[in-house]
Amino acid sequence: MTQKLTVAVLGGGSFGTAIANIIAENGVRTFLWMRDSASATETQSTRENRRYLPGQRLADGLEVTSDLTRAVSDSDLVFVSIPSHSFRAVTRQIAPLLRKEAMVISTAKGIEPEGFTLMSQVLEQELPDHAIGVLSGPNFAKEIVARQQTGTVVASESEALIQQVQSCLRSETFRVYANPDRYGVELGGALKNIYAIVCGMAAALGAGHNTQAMLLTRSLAEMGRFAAAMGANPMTFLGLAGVGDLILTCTSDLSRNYRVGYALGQGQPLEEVIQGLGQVAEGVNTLRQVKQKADELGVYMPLVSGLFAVLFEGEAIADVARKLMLGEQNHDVEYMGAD
Ligand SMILES: NC(=O)C1=CN([C@@H]2O[C@H](COP(=O)(O)OP(=O)(O)OC[C@H]3O[C@@H](n4cnc5c(N)ncnc54)[C@H](O)[C@@H]3O)[C@@H](O)[C@H]2O)C=CC1
Ligand SMILES: O=C(CO)COP(=O)(O)O
Repeated sequence: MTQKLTVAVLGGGSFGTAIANIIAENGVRTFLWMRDSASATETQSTRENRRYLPGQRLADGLEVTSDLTRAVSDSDLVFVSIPSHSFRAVTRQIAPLLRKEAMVISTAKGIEPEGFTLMSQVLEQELPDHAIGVLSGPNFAKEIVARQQTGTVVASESEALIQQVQSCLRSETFRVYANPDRYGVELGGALKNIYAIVCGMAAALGAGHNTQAMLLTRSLAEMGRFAAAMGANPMTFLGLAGVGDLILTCTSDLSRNYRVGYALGQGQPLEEVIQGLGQVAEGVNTLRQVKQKADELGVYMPLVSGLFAVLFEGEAIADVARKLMLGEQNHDVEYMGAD
């Protein structure tokens, strides 16, 4: 554990709060920044994030603030836990406030529409002089704060960043693996959200274990095919940030994306589902980006196309499922790269 570090976590939603809490519990000076000052004051005084992690007492040492300058100006490490739709705006706000040596880590699992940009690429563009990295893995915030044993991955080209992140986060219940493949780790975390929607939808329609196993495995094949077409290493998807996170979110209603799929499977309209969620489900937007990119690159992604048809083209789920099962026979081949 590193005593001398100062760390800021930006974003007072469920994941930002969980990450900040682990670091503060490790005895590191930690700020949690929330943009809403009333929420920050309430969380700081009650020691509980009532909206996102109710019932969880936060570490005494954690300072919750809505003062962005106070949070980042002294910090050695800055974690950005802001959903992808607002990630760049917040990154721009911190650019003039950061220490020269500060290292910045994204925890967001989304894709910016312009240029198919992943969040650490946004960091790269907006903060070109800083070491940057990604934290991703099968990590429900709720289970992290409940001290369930959890593994995650930090990915960066900077060995110093990897070591600092490992040293401030590692604990008896949180293990942090290192991976040099930043792009692959980040892409896996974004892609799996699409398949969590698919699996939630299938569950609502009564899918059994056979169906669930087929969906999970074919999702991984699709992810690998897309990764290869994007020039990424599909082997990274065999780790925690790939298949690990895929299994987690495709099998649990703790996943917001899975819950979106489940509600859609029950016949609720998409807009209503999103409004009722009250939290971010990155998969809906990621689906749009990945469908467009897959079409551009000519990558065969039947689950992506099928989900897109249901969400945005008014196709009935039963019709899409039938087409998926009876898809072109020349695609009924199972090995990576050939199918
Ligand atoms: N919740 C989880 O278990 C995990 C979430 N993630 C990822 O972390 C990212 C954040 O997710 P959550 O914390 O779960 O989301 P959330 O929906 O719980 O909270 C989002 C937070 O971001 C804040 N926010 C939104 N726009 C903002 C802006 N313009 N300026 C300042 N703050 C803003 C909201 O006020 C809220 O506090 C997402 O990309 C998600 O995929 C990653 C791992 C696990
Ligand atoms: O990424 C997550 C866990 O690893 C959280 O998934 P959801 O965003 O679907 O809740």
